[in-house]
Amino acid sequence: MLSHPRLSVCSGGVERTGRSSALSANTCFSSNPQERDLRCILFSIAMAHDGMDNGKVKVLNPHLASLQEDVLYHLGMSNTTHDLPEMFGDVKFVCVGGSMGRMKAFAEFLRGELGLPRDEESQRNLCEGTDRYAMYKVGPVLSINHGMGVPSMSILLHELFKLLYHAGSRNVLIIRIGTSGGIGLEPGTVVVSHAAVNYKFEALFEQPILGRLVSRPTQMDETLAQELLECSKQFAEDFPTILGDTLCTNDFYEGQGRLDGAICKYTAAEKLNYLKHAYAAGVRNIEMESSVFAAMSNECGLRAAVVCTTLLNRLEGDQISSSHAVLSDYQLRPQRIIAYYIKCKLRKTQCLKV
Ligand SMILES: O=P(O)(O)O[C@@H]1C[C@H](O)[C@@H](CO)O1
Ligand SMILES: O=c1cc[nH]c(=O)[nH]1
Repeated sequence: MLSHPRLSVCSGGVERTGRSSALSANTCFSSNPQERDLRCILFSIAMAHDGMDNGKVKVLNPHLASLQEDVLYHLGMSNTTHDLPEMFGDVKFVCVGGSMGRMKAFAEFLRGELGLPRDEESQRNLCEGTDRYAMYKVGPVLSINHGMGVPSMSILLHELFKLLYHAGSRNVLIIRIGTSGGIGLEPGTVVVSHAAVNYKFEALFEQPILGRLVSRPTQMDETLAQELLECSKQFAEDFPTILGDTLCTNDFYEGQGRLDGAICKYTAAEKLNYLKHAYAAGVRNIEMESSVFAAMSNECGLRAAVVCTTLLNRLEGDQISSSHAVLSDYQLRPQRIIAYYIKCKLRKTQCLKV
């Protein structure tokens, strides 16, 4: 058996010790076999992913050490008012998406897929002290909304990564489950991002900090993207999934070359020319959060993926006019792939090469 200061042995697996960690020997001996099984399997995943820094979520900020209390203002929590290790120490997967409704629905969908009980805990919004974001926890999975655009995503990630850091979470994967506009794709095609690119099709996120423009790389985790593509084959009869670059913009209208905003001073030909250049550069879809998502996850040591459905083909139009039923089906597609992936990782189902 393994011997490590932070490990202890439990029946059917090895668990991380710690007073308040949810991956504790106590829960490992839980009378609920489903829960015990899940928690013990999680440890093997953690071991498999462990890198040189033991897979810990990092913060790159020496000033945090001098804070008496770290208030996660937009999440409605702090590291003194909440027992973050107890609440989040076992988190292994974080799924984010724009709207509160989608992420609540995803939590419920995943709970069913994992065969976990429909208890109060899995339905509780953990950000109940604020209405900025909503967060649900299903076993080792967090489902959180990030709002629209880079600033909203960036605020969430600063506070979420500090939350995971305070909780001592390890080997955490983060996946954005989103919607986007496709380029040259049948609507409903799912795109797993290879990289997030800026308006010049460079894999960089640029942020002005103290009067200077700071550039950070926005490549996605290659292995994770391949694993997700492999999982998508399960659904190949229902919808296509491809790998491509994702253009991240700061606006839905002019920023994405739409002709239907309140302001538009370019021609339809200029729009098409830009989108065709994007396609030639490898871009397959357009959305509004992937660049900061990739840049910040890379910095803080989380493996990251972006999986977005495409709601329309931007070479053919700008308005999203499909029926509610069609759009709901499109939105569910990335969720199906991610739920399957998580099940594979928790060994709840037989999977190909994953
Ligand atoms: O994840 P969602 O569907 O919220 O993301 C995309 C990008 C923008 O935030 C939004 C624009 O409709 O949809
Ligand atoms: O065209 C689209 C559709 C969804 N989200 C976007 O950012 N753009």
